[in-house]
Amino acid sequence: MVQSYVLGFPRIGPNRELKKATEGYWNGKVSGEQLQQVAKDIKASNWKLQKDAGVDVIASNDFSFYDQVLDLSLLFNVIPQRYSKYELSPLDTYFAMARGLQRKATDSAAAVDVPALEMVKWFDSNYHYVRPTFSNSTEFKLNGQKPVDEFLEAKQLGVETRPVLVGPVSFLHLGKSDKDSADLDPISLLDKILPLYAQILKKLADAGAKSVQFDEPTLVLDLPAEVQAAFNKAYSYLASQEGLPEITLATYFGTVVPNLSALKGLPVAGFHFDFVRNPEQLDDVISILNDKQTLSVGIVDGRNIWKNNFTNSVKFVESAIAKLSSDRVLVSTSSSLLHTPVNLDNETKLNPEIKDWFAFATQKVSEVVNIAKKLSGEDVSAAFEANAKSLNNRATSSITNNAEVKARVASINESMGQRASPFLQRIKEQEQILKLPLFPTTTIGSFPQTKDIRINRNKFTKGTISREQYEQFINEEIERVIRFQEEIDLDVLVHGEPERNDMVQFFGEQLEGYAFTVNGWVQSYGSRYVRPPIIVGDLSRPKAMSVKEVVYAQSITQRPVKGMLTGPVTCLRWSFPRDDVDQKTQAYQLALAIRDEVSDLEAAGIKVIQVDEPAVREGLPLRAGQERTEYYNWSAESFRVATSVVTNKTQIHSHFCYSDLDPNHIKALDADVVSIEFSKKDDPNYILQFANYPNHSGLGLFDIHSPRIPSKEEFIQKMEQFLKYYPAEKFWVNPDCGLKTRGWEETKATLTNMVNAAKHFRQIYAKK
Ligand code: MET
Ligand SMILES: [Zn+2]
Repeated sequence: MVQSYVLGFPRIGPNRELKKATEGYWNGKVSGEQLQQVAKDIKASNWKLQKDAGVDVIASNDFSFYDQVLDLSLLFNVIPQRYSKYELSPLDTYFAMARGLQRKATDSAAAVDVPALEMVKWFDSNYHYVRPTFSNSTEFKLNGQKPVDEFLEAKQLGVETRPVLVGPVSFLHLGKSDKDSADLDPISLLDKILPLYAQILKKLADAGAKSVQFDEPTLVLDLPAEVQAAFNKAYSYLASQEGLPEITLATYFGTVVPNLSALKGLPVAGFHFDFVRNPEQLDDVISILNDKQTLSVGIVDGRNIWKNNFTNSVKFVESAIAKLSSDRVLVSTSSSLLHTPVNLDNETKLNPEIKDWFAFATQKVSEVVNIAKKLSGEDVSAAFEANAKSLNNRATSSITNNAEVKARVASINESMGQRASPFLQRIKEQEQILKLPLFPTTTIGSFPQTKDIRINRNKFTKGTISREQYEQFINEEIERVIRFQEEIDLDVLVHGEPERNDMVQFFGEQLEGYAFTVNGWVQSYGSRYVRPPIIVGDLSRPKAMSVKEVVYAQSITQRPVKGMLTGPVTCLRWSFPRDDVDQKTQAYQLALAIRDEVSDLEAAGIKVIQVDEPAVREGLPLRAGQERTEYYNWSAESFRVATSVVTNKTQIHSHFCYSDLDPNHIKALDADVVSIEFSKKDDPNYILQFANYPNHSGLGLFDIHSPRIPSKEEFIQKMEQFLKYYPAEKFWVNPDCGLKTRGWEETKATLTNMVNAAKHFRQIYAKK
């Protein structure tokens, strides 16, 4: 018999129950118990769903209030002293680490003021994790027993589960040293952390767990020798401890072949690999198994929404069975289903023709079961026939093909990706028009998306207010944002993006070739979920998408207003892409659509146009090599194709956030001004790479993910720090991302402090 195995299920709830409860807890409207109850219900229904579907191996501890890496930091007491000193409850400490906390003193409690830990993207996904931050003073110890509690919760419901934990090597390697311990290499802490893993495993064994899943996704990265060596050490240690559950070591999102020697001989019960991404690694990984170890074949895509190809999957798994026998092979999702929306059945508005091509998490669970059943000799012919029919319908549909778009992409030439003159010429022409002061201040685009905005957007979508009423409302909102920016004296204004539900969806909805869900939410970080649009066919722009609002904003102010667009790579990365056309082609199709929009904005008199590419980094292939080099080239070129249509006089901005960006990648885009996430970057070498780049940069000065308000002095300090390495002449002053998730009050206070800090330096530099 071939078993079915699901590595993890979305934790947000079918109707975003977790978001509402978590945000309610933060606002003080939901109690700790109520929040726990919501979590319990979500977990219970996820387990039941999988059990009812017939999944053999079901995960637990895949639930998290923020992210599973942060859960482990809390569990192992990797809590920097700046958080622990407040002696908050474990849950509040956890949220303080995730999002910072600023709280006035009360009669019973002292004031709290602490920024969030660094948050970074989880491999090449748009999910984020909070970086474990280690210090020489970290006192490793078990703090609670979340994995055990969740295992028991499931057990009480009659569901035997396999707890999932991030493995020791990945936990350390994904972390970093804290400021007070600069020389500390996290991997050197292996000896200290392994006993804790053993302790929690022991508790799991005592609770009745027979097996656990250890996620070691760092195995798909290029690893330094000491990290490679750590695997053997870690897993040999755990194998030497008596009475622990069996370990399945899981990797995903890439090939492990370059790190095969680190895996070979590891004393674990089995492995899981991602064969959606890298089917070609099958023979190599089989070659390192001993004669008992199991192989979990990740064949149902945990990162996309397309129906699985049953026939191909069965053939593929059969080739593994031929070498290993069926009782050593499991059929599984390629990764946790965390990255897919919960349930396709909730989609009431999708064109039925298109809907038939998709599978969300709930459907994927059944796919895994069906493939496993087929391989176990059960009769699932109805499911297989339906699957074949859907795939055939998609392949032959007219929706997927547009000859005109294909021809235009084929005609892209080098000059379309080049500005008329080099930067130093362009900037002179731009400065004559813009006449900005030193330390120009700006924001990244969005302003708080208030309840009022969401209510009106909903009314408009539902048809309870007319288009005129809605546009009137949006214009009033724009006017408010413009006046606000004038009042606090920002230099380059934005219209605030009130008309946009999401920076990709907004454009996607206006392009041909996209499909949208009403409930296809996927967690991005914490309580922030996104609803990625789905690229189903060749992409084109029937008409202007963003000009009206920006032109209106520009018409009511003397100051320059930036036109705001989302770049081709970000549109691609934050959509579910097609799997029948390569990503490069999809990016160029998007680039041409955006190019037309840029051109329309310029023609309408907009002098500054920002094309955001926050996702350009996450698309980077995880390993160095040819694929990565190619990605650098096509991602940069698609941005340049999108933007190079303008004259020298129009200033092109771009924006990047939350990622370790390679400065050379940014430079290849040749934007006139780039704003970069810098609020938590203290590495002078990184800053110097931009200092040596002629184009101007805004080094994001505060963390928009946190409600915390930095003071003017804090801004001054930070700018002083940057000014040691970064020249004043090219220094833009801005937040590190858009403000849509923030409230007005904190936005006003923070931006005022930021502008005043810029003015402080203007005075100083005027005297120099
Ligand atoms: C994630 S990047 C966001 C950029 C966008 N212009 C905004 O301000 O929201
Ligand atoms: Zn951003």
